[in-house]
Amino acid sequence: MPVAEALTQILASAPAAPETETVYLEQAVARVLAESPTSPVAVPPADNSSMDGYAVRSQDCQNPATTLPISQRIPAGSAPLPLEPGTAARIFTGAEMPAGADAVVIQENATEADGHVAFSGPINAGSNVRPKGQDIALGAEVIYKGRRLQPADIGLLASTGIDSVRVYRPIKVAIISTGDELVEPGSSLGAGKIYNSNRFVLTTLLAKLGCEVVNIGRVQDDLAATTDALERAAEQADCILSTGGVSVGEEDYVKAAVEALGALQLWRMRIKPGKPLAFGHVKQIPFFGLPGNPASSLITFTLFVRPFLLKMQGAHIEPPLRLSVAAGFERSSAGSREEYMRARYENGVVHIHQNQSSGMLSSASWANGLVVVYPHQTVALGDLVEFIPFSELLN
Ligand SMILES: Nc1nc2c(c(=O)[nH]1)N[C@H]1C(S)=C(S)[C@@H](COP(=O)(O)OP(=O)(O)OC[C@H]3O[C@@H](n4cnc5c(N)ncnc54)[C@H](O)[C@@H]3O)O[C@H]1N2
Ligand code: MOO
Repeated sequence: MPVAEALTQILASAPAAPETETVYLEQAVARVLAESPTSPVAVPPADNSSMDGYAVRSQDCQNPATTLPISQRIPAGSAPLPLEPGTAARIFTGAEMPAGADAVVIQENATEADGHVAFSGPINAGSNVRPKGQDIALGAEVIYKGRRLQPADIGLLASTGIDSVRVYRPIKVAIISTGDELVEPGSSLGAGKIYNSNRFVLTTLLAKLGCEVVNIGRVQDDLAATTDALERAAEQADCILSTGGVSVGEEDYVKAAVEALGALQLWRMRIKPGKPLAFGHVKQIPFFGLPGNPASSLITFTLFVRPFLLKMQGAHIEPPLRLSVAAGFERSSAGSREEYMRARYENGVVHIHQNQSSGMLSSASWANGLVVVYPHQTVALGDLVEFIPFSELLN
């Protein structure tokens, strides 16, 4: 199945968002808003000066050589008196404008002496004034429900005086590592064994998405053990991920185990790497069978699992940004699968890693994104190709 079609089908079966909880802003980063908060104040709450200088009524300064007496001094944080007509107020950046004043003359264009100030240059109404409500109007929606809160969003909420928000509770995601060859880091490698790296990639990706990880552990290549692990995962988690065992070999038990406990909805995508990706349900709990090859599981996670988990958490999802960049590589033979190549964009050109083996993680560690090459597409040096920065996929 083509990638876009598979993604549409997978996203369509995401369950409804979980329950909600209230958290303080300090804990709200990367959480998904379950409400659309409105602002209890205007931001800024009053007109204020954007510069250090003198607040005036612009109509008092129409004369090119105006000199005005200084009637008050307004530091930031103080409450100003209304500005007496025919006078100026000494004012500082961020200080509230006195009623009646409509402009600020920056101090570089003013000369102060004996309690009076003289101005050079024209003075226009509104200059150097930040109007009340310029950032957020009173009662306006501050941020939309479904937003995954970013640092600026949290600051925006704080600027309205809001100190806590309603967000969706974190979802639990179970990880099952299949394979008789796997050994956990920290123990010694026996003959025929390799270290389990996929679990660490997935745990890290899940932490970034704000999910709680339930580590089911390593499962032998055996139908009963795989079925048992899936059952345990379904009891404890909102979504299940497994790695390995989804290909066509007789030692690949994942698909049969899923079918025994639920249903397999999709299997095999027109994608490289990651062709054997499986999606289905285990006792109503959504399930992804990621391919065992480390690059395949990383890439299929970012393209399919990540948006699914974000949707499950109530997030409004946007497709990852795809940049059009000049290829620093050539590809003369076209493939039949959509390829996501580990690539590095630097100085306006994107290079692909020479070794795109799906068994290699070093190329993913070197890369700062993925180049997408479509079926039947060839690439000549300098052609524009699609590039998805990892900042779009690994956050
Ligand atoms: N005859 C065919 N063989 C294979 C096909 C095919 O179509 N016909 N597809 C290949 C493709 S493409 C992929 S991708 C792999 C996926 O296979 P599985 O998902 O069944 O994964 P395994 O066979 O269990 O493992 C593949 C590879 O990855 C290593 N691995 C597994 N788990 C981990 C882990 N947690 N950490 C690190 N490395 C892991 C495993 O040792 C294998 O080397 O199948 C191809 N075969
Ligand atoms: O499709 Mo597999 O993921 O290349 O190695």
